[in-house]
Amino acid sequence: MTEGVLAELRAVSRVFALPGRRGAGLTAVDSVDLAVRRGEMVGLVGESGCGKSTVARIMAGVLAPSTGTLRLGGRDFGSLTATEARAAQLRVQMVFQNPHASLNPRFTVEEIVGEAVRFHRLVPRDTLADHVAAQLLRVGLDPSLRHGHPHRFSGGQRQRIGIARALAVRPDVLVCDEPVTALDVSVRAGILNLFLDLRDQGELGILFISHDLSVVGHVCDRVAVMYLGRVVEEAPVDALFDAPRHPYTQALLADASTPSPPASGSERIRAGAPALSERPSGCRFHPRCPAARPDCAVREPALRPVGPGHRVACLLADH
Ligand SMILES: Nc1ncnc2c1ncn2[C@@H]1O[C@H](COP(=O)(O)OP(=O)(O)OP(=O)(O)O)[C@@H](O)[C@H]1O
Repeated sequence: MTEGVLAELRAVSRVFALPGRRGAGLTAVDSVDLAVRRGEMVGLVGESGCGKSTVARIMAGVLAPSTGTLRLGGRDFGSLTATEARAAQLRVQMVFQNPHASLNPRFTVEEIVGEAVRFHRLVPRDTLADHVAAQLLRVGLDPSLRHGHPHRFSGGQRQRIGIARALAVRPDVLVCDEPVTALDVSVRAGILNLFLDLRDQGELGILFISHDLSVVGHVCDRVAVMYLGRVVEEAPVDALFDAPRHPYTQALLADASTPSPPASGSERIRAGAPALSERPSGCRFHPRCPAARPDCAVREPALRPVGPGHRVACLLADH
């Protein structure tokens, strides 16, 4: 189904060269299909190093896939002219984990939020200040703050400035890479609610990347779970939480629901994750899988439908 699809990865892989090992490469993203539709928030979860940020950068058109295609607005990004590609890139904006590092301290909020708008001449020059003020209001900030510099603001306010900057160019898609991870727990809910409001306004599609399945469960409509470069399960959020089919998703969920201490379960899972460069044969999760059978070490499972909008890559789910 391609209806309403704003951005889509089709069979996308990305290989990075390994320093000092000529010819050898690290497959950070392996045959990933992922679509973001208007009015939905799609979660992408997985442990550190599984390829989430690489997917983010490919979807934003700032990193080329090694194979496969990025489609933006229904067109193959790789086939666009340079001018068309620049316009298409503007339609996908990134929101980063660390709002402190991503805002230039020498600029005022107005300059930061208006910079790309001014550079690309997206609004008449004499309406730029109003345009910036409108974006600040949209993210819950007082427009009078626009003359300040980012260091004067709290982490939550800085993240709102980063979101205002992304919204200012009127994107179709926001790619948010761990957007609340660096924030105090006390301000996270406010930022998550802002994303929900933006989603509910129905103009945008949002890719929401997090290592934290419980955060994703609160805000996303659909979730893709990555493991060592592959999507191993994708489902509407209720189906994923109520009836996860992949043992890795089940482990993440068990981990997320461990009441206390919260870090211990995560450490347990993290400790077992092999490096991407040491990818196991067959199903890449089999060495850690409590349900693995002998053929799991040999056969790599394809992502198969198991329910409405629900796909899983597990040999055990075939039965
Ligand atoms: N530019 C690059 N050159 C070489 N290797 C890279 C590059 N970018 C990412 N990688 C490698 O690709 C793999 C996936 O990285 P990526 O940042 O996409 O994962 P991630 O799931 O976002 O992790 P994290 O949550 O820690 O950010 C890692 O092994 C990383 O070291």
